[in-house]
Amino acid sequence: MTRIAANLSMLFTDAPFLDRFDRAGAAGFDTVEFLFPYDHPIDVVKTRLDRNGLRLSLINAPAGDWTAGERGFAARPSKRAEFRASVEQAITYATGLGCPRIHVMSGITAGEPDRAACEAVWTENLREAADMAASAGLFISIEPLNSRDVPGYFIAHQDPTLALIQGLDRRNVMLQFDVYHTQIMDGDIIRRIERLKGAYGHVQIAGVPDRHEPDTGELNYAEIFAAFDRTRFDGPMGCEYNPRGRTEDGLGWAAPYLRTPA
Ligand SMILES: O=C(O)C(=O)[C@H](O)CO
Ligand SMILES: [Mg+2]
Repeated sequence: MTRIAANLSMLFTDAPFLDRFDRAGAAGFDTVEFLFPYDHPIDVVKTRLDRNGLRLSLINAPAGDWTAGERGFAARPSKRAEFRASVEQAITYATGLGCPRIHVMSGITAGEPDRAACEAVWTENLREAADMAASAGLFISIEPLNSRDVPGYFIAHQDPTLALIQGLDRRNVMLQFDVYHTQIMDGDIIRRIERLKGAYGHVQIAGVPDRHEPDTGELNYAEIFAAFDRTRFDGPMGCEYNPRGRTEDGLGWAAPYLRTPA
């Protein structure tokens, strides 16, 4: 059964962050995800979730100076201390907010030592993060990002990323299958959904190439949802797109997956 979640870092962005929970609830979402809640105390965010009857499916660990282009630390030998601190903070928030999964970003590795050194530090960091998360009963999500939007990011393709994850030997680290990035870098979406069944723990969606609503662009989301259904994937897929206009006005495609207002 297809389930969706509102990504509050990209939807309803005409409202301040905390007010986006109310907008998502009113629009009929029962689940949300977002990147960085860290400017707000846990209890304040929790109140917004609870008063709208919302579950939280994913947060990102702090990823550095976002506006300056930082995208996490896991593969950056020069940022070991920042990495550990970011995972600790994310675990505190995920636990307090009842969120099962943390997206840990790998970082832009241009400017770091050679690839082998980055891989070695990524592996050490992720094993440590996985063990910390496992003690709290949490999953870690690892997402390749397309190199058109995020040049120099450590991981850009699904298969090599899965190989890295398998090398960790940690059961609570899984792929994040963002259909938008995957279509740009790898394609063959339906077969890939089937072949990678069981390897991804979180899915995100958007139209390609413009990253608008999934009802525009080169992908057929009816077929993609059916493929995820066949694999028995039942997690809420994050709607991680830039709405063409007001978020609510573009939710026609999502009507079958939203709660009807009380
Ligand atoms: O950009 C994405 O697709 C993500 O999911 C990240 O969390 C932010 O880069
Ligand atoms: Mg994504």
